[in-house]
Amino acid sequence: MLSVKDVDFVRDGKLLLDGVSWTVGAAERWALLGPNGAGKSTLLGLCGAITHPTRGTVEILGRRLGSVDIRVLRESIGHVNPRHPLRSPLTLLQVVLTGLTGTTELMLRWQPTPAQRTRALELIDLLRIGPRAGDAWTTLSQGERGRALIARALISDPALLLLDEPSTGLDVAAREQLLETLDVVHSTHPELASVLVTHHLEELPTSTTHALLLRAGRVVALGEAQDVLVSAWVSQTFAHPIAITQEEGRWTARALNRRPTRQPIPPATHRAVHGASDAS
Ligand SMILES: Nc1ncnc2c1ncn2[C@@H]1O[C@H](COP(=O)(O)OP(=O)(O)OP(=O)(O)O)[C@@H](O)[C@H]1O
Repeated sequence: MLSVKDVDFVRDGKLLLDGVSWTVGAAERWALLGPNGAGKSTLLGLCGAITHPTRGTVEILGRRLGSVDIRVLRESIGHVNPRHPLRSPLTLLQVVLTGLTGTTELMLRWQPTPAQRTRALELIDLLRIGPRAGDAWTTLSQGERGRALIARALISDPALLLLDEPSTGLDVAAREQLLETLDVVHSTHPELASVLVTHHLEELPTSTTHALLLRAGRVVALGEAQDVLVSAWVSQTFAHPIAITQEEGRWTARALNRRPTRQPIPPATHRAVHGASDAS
């Protein structure tokens, strides 16, 4: 699905990716994790044929960036960007249909076929936003928009799905529903490979199979999720001691104090303790 070999990426004289090598196979669901500024979005931009490497090679679906028409390549890639730059008052259904033309707005004189419209509505139902299909984009919640963008990405039947921080701005319930939906997408599209960018291990769906940890443009660790998403690698990636636990397929990260110190009692607790002793 994806092969990145010895890739450097330089912008404005800054080395943003440094010797990155990585392969993604069919049906693999990767998590791409790292601290702010690690280069996650930059790497995702290469995977989505948005940018080209300065050095090294990137092959997407067997075709090498730089020697293939990127518009054709992009048709096989579903790219979910939560900052979707839509300006006109389209409905949710229309936004999903723009995935067929690879545009943000509806193309002039373009009409979906009845089969395409049916497919869009099926995906909207799969993403559990069916009742809102005819509603204006501007009236949708952030969670509904996130799901709509996943439906938009899936409508061209991509082989590779790229998700850039899809849980951004969601409350805890909406995040959980989105993660559940991603698991459903993977079970209904078993061959689909995906890469999900996040800072938070709690935002990884249970269907995650592999992980790549990035720090300052370099790969810290990559491989099967259960080997990579462990305290030692994650602590090294975030340059801070972090304890990782996994329960029922989900990960939790807890930052540890560098040096154990006595915790000051917060004012509210202090008052409660006084209240209890006053009462006795
Ligand atoms: N066009 C550019 N020119 C110079 N530096 C850039 C450019 N684009 C991004 N950067 C820098 O490259 C580094 C990596 O950016 P990138 O957005 O890929 O990181 P990220 O891991 O996705 O970060 P975040 O988690 O904060 O979104 C950052 O330090 C950023 O400031």
